[in-house]
Amino acid sequence: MEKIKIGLISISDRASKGIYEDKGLPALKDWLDLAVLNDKEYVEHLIPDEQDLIEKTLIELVDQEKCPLVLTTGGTGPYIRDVTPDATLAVADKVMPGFGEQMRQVSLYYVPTAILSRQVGVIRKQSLILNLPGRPNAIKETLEGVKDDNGKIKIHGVFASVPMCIEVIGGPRMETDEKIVKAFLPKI
Ligand SMILES: Nc1ncnc2c1ncn2[C@@H]1O[C@H](COP(=O)(O)OP(=O)(O)OP(=O)(O)O)[C@@H](O)[C@H]1O
Ligand SMILES: Nc1nc2c(c(=O)[nH]1)N[C@H]1C(S)=C(S)[C@@H](COP(=O)(O)O)O[C@H]1N2
Repeated sequence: MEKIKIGLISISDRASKGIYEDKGLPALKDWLDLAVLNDKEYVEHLIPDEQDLIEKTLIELVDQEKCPLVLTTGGTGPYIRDVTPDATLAVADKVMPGFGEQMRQVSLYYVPTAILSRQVGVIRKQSLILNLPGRPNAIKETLEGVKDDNGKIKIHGVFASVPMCIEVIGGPRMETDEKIVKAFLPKI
């Protein structure tokens, strides 16, 4: 299995100032450590809700670091300082609307305000960038989806589609733990 480099950006005014402890980066890594079986290298950033800085960080993770997958958390809502989707769209080559649509579907199962997230999924060069909401619990919820007590899928999480997307844009083959998320990948 190939090693995969994953870019992680926690976008929070207060966590980046040290007003509260950042729980975004640990939640992203905890989930990925369980779900993705490949060896992983994380490139991590904790930054405030500043559009220029978010764009610069996304470009660095894609163009210089060459991360096939970049996940952001935070800043997707309607507040004036929430600009993560705007920054993501500004650096996008292609918008992948299904990711945002499906994440809002999953989140609606958990919170009635899910539709307030403007989160997007995009492709830049050979990288997939996904915005996740800022609440640390939302990371597992949106990536993994909703299961019943027997583990049967009720609503697909978006990570089921991530390995295929990364493979078709020229990235490494990813393997997932099927107990966490079953990825849909054509056999080779
Ligand atoms: N990085 C983080 N670490 C811990 N908790 C967070 C983090 N980001 C968000 N949260 C929690 O989720 C809530 C909603 O996240 P949101 O991205 O809307 O933050 P916010 O209210 O804009 O504030 P800030 O940007 O200062 O985190 C926050 O109010 C906070 O309770
Ligand atoms: N899974 C999940 N999705 C969620 C939420 C949540 O708590 N869990 N909060 C919602 C709310 S209240 C808002 S305002 C938006 C935007 O959150 P963000 O600004 O933290 O990204 O995400 C929505 N999506």
